[in-house]
Amino acid sequence: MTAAAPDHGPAVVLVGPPGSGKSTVGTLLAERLGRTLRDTDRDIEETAGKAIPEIFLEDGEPRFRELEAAAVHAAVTGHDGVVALGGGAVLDPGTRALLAGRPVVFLDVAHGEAVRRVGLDAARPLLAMNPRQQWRTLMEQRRPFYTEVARAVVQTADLTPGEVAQAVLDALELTTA
Ligand SMILES: Nc1ncnc2c1ncn2[C@@H]1O[C@H](COP(=O)(O)OP(=O)(O)O)[C@@H](O)[C@H]1O
Ligand SMILES: O=C(O)C1=C[C@@H](OP(=O)(O)O)[C@@H](O)[C@H](O)C1
Ligand SMILES: [Mg+2]
Repeated sequence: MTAAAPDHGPAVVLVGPPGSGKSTVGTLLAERLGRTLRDTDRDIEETAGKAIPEIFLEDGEPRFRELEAAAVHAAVTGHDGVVALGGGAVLDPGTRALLAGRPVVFLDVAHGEAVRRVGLDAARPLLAMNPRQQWRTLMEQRRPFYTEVARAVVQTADLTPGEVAQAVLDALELTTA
């Protein structure tokens, strides 16, 4: 007879803009909780068989968003670990409905700090042209969505990734493995 899987409760989900640290903190959080990480950007790349900049270039952003909505649904419903979303995942109304009532944390970050962290990163096609202005525009559009879906907000600008991971645990009142 096989042992029952441990009941961790639902997946812990990290949302926030590019550069807020979702992927980095998600890795640390999963380690501390003894759970696995799903980074939906990596899942999309695996499904598409190519990197995110290539998907945007060859298939367009609408196709990327379709793949993203499916990847988020699969990760959030089919997994009880930690899920790091891409910064634009909350644009999809179905994704916002899916996240309602779940343990979702918004990693917030100041504009200047985010641009310092990811401004010149070619792996993020939406920030490729004018990262300062593009980041500001996307955050203006998305902040209401991050706030809507999140159970808690963690301000990350003055914290190390490890400190952010601890703040997420504290905000959700989770204990480590
Ligand atoms: N709290 C932090 N302090 C300093 N640098 C950070 C912090 N969190 C993430 N970073 C750095 O910022 C960059 C983007 O982090 P990442 O986890 O990819 O963000 P996201 O997935 O939210 O876009 C990486 O180089 C990472 O090392
Ligand atoms: O903000 C966005 O729309 C995007 C953010 C990226 O993820 P990170 O938020 O992890 O950088 C990635 O999903 C893609 O480049 C689009
Ligand atoms: Mg990421």
